[in-house]
Amino acid sequence: MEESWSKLGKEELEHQYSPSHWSHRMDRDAVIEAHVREMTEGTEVSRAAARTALDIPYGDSDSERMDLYLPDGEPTKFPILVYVHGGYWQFLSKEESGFMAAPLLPHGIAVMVMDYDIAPKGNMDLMVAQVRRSIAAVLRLYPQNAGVYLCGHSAGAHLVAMTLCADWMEYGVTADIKGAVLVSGVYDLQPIIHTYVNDALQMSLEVALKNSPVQCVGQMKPGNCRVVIAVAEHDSPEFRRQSQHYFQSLKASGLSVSYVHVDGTDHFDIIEKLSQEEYVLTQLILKMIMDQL
Ligand SMILES: N[C@@H](CC(=O)c1ccccc1NC=O)C(=O)O
Repeated sequence: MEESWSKLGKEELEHQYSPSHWSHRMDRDAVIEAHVREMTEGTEVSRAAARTALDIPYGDSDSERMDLYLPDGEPTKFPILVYVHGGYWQFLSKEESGFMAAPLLPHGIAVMVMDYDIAPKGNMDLMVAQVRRSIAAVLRLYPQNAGVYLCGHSAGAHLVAMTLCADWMEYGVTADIKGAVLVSGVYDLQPIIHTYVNDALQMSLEVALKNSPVQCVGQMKPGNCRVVIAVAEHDSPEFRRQSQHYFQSLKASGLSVSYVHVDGTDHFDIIEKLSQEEYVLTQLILKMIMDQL
């Protein structure tokens, strides 16, 4: 079947896959600058508020490290939210990605954020494997946990979606993921090949297909995992189409999935606001976790 994105010219496709072009708050450079600043400041707040264990290795490479934000109280029996940062698989790191921990910690929830090798150092196969390995590592570290939940933004939502179809036998753990919140993600990598985003990634069609969540829905087991797919009002039509399409595929497979359209947000503040307790997606994550305790 010919896909709708394939009818777009290169210029329009690149516009659709440039999230900063669609913000109604600020111009292109300013929205990205503000995004990094907001997340950095939020991460500083979390680090000041939490017991932290920073730079814990989850693999042999220097960059395979994770940060843990730990609640007070009983040492290990907490639910764990794993956050996977975005940045088009080529920007950002865990250093500015702990901003959602501050409002979750008082509810007894631990947060784990990992680094993965962004492009051009890392490639797609490696990033997918690293995110999965970091989750296996946190499970080994806290076998008494009260449930593991995943949240990812943009490219991070893609990496979380790829984690949902992992064969955990390969990673030596049984990972019973209880929930996943996918925010403004990319679930089909094929159009990305034809944009500037692939300059650093250098993905082949084969790699893009193998690492596309829409191609892996059949491998997902309809277990206990609740999936939420969230998209911003001011995400581009292509981003919204991707979320809607992935949502429909999961639903058709009998998975427990819901779709949330976050009014008044764009690709960037849809996730930045997780630093605020009263924000709709923070409340959604809290409810998802508290309902299953
Ligand atoms: N060229 C992209 C850049 C971008 O998406 C981005 C850049 C820096 C940090 C995060 C980014 N994207 C979101 O997760 C854009 O137009 O927004």
